[in-house]
Amino acid sequence: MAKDKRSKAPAPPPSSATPSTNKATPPSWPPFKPSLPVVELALEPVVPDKVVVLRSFFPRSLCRDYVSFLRDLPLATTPGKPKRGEAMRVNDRFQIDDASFAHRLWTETGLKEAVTGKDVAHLWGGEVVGLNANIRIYRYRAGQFFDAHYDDSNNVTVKTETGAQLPARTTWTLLLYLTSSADGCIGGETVFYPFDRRSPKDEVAVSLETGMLLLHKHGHDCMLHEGREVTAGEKWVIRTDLCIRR
Ligand SMILES: O=C(O)CCC(=O)C(=O)O
Ligand SMILES: [Fe+2]
Repeated sequence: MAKDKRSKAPAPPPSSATPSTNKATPPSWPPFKPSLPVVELALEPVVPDKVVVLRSFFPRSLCRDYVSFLRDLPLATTPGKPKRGEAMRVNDRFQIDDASFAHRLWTETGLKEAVTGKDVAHLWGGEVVGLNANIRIYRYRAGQFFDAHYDDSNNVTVKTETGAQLPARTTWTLLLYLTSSADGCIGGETVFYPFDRRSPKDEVAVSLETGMLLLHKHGHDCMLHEGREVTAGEKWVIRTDLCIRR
């Protein structure tokens, strides 16, 4: 795919669109129990400087609690026909602006400490200040997928401990997998194409692992990537983004 015809991830719907979007009251997300992190979090490189994973970010029991909670949210199936220049995405999705949940994911999970360590702080493109309040929940059932695309970097504001709103910019995508083959989900790998073409010989396919967090660089040097089709069971994902001060 030519860079000038980059297929983008579909833009979030406007904030006034439906009750399941930005202005809605945030859900009462389950508590992080047992308290996190459950293991010492260590970033493992998958593609140097572009893709890293953190295993056991959520323990399996917490993933199960989340999936049963998320099931009752008003998920909306993506219409089949994408807008011009947008990637085809077929999944069920819920999206909300929830700065307080983003802040919990940042400060109550060990994530902040894991990504601000001296040995990895250079990866993010600036001073990391938190997570994007725009929280997206995806459910992919058999036959559903997210076609190859690039993720954009966006200007956002991040709420700090003191309640201040910091001007920030998203630089990496975060995907937290809540299910995997261990839960009966077959397929659904997140696949990266380092050379910007969908060539099986170059692909880097990350298999789902329950509770694993994947981070990948986005914006101008985002790799072409896709969420491969799920062929059985359900793939559940929580998506947000890492933000740097702007
Ligand atoms: O579900 C996946 O594996 C990929 C999701 C994705 O690419 C996105 O949210 O932009
Ligand atoms: Fe993406």
